[in-house]
Amino acid sequence: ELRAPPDKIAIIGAGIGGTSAAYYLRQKFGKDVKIDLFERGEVGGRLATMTVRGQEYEAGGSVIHPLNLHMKRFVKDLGLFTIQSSGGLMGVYNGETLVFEESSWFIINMIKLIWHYGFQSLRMHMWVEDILDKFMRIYRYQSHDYAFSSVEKLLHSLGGDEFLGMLNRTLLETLQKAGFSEKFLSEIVAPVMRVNYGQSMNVNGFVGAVSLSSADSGLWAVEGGNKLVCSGLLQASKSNLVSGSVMYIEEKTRTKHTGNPTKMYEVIYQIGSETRSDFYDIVLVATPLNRKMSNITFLNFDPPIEEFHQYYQHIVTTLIKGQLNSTLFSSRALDKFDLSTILTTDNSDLFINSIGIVSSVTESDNPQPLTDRGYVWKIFSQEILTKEQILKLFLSYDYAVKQPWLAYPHYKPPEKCPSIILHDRLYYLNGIECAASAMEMSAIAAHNAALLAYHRWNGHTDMIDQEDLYEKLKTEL
Ligand SMILES: Cc1cc2nc3c(=O)[nH]c(=O)nc-3n(C[C@H](O)[C@H](O)[C@H](O)COP(=O)(O)OP(=O)(O)OC[C@H]3O[C@@H](n4cnc5c(N)ncnc54)[C@H](O)[C@@H]3O)c2cc1C
Ligand SMILES: CC(C)=CCC/C(C)=C/CC/C(C)=C/CSC[C@H](N)C(=O)O
Repeated sequence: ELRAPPDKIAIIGAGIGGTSAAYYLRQKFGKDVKIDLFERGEVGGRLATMTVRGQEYEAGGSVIHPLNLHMKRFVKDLGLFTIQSSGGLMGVYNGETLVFEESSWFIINMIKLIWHYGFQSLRMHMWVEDILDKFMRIYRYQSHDYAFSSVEKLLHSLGGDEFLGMLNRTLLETLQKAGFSEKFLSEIVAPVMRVNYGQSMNVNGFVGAVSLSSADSGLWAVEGGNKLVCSGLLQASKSNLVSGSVMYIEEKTRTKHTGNPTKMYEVIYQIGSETRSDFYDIVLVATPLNRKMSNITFLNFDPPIEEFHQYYQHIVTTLIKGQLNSTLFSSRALDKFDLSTILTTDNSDLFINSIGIVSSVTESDNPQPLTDRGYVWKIFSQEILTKEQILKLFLSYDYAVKQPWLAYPHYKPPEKCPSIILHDRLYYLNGIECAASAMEMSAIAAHNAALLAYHRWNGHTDMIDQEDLYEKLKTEL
């Protein structure tokens, strides 16, 4: 039996988490509920583009795994198009020399990998596939409408104690225990962690596996920019965008049109210099809760809502159109240098995490040099690059743009994930980033929060935190 739907729902943050939450809430609660989506910056959040000479390039979340089924579904439902992220050849630089270089010949590549690392890259691939296989169970659970009240319970339902264990151990410990060599870890695994999460192998094992899955083939992006998914979901969900900054959330008793006193949440926000407020039945917070990133204060809650102190990793994306100084990495001159991505090992003397040629958001094939003066390169670094550093990397350049980010959590296992249920009808999505930050993780958290809010509103406790779902659903066709 269903209770009357809520009158009003607020979502704070119009990134992929907030906009997909709006989409799923609309599906569950129907057309009559009013959904307000608060955004103080741009729709898309950490999905954003930067412009170089009139062309747009992904500056934040850029690649999507072929098995990220929510993202795939959004693109299909919204009538968007995909482009393949063609990688080109990759090399690994240790500060002195290239310790590994891919070849364009598949067979030569295999021989090189086996020569350097035995069968460890194959074993690594199998380790990641096994985790991904279990991870994919979430789609089945969510398509049957099951929800979880904590990130730990969600992960446990997918991979049992193994997944929870991965949150509590570093990737390094996990892979050392599995028998991977120091050489393979420092020359292959550490560089992948640096390009994806700007961190070392001391991250938790789960985000390590997510990061390593980005080495799979078939990565893709959305034509026109990944942020189009967010604007598309906002429109499809028929939500109302409020371009303002939420400052406070407070629980208050209100008398509704029915005449009954009801507990509601007052959301107090600022538009320019004006402060306004509105009342909601349900509130979803879809932005990392810490002072630096969202600065939301919870007023007069009993018991009080804890302060969140998750430290987010500072990363800078720099786009440069220019001619690479290939001799910095190898003795070969530029016309003989065929690498399009250079990853780096964990060496504190290095001032970049990675550098690679990028395609614009409309280019479906291999990127082309914009003029005779070179490709557009994307560099990830911990700090803003100085002019001297740029001149070390490039023989010449004619354009550079930068975007600093508080990009993803600084992972430090054991991880204790923040609660999803902050209060009776107040939900938090970004706690899932403590396991791994990725577009698909935010979409999964959004679907889960929408289902959780719906079942708790209607008192469907049997749809929340069901144990042994995998076994139960196995028999259901
Ligand atoms: C450089 C970089 C590269 C990445 N690469 C990839 C990748 O290749 N693949 C991948 O899957 N993931 C990648 N990620 C991770 C991915 O981008 C994020 O996990 C995802 O976009 C997070 O989405 P979100 O909606 O949860 O949060 P956000 O995108 O951060 O959205 C939160 C929104 O809330 C708004 N907000 C905050 N506070 C308030 C307030 N008080 N009032 C109103 N609005 C507020 C913010 O302005 C923001 O728009 C990358 C991230 C970065 C930074
Ligand atoms: C959630 C699952 C199962 C898979 C996601 C795999 C994936 C695409 C991980 C990438 C995560 C990430 C934070 C990448 C950042 S850098 C991306 C890229 N190399 C770039 O150059 O922009």
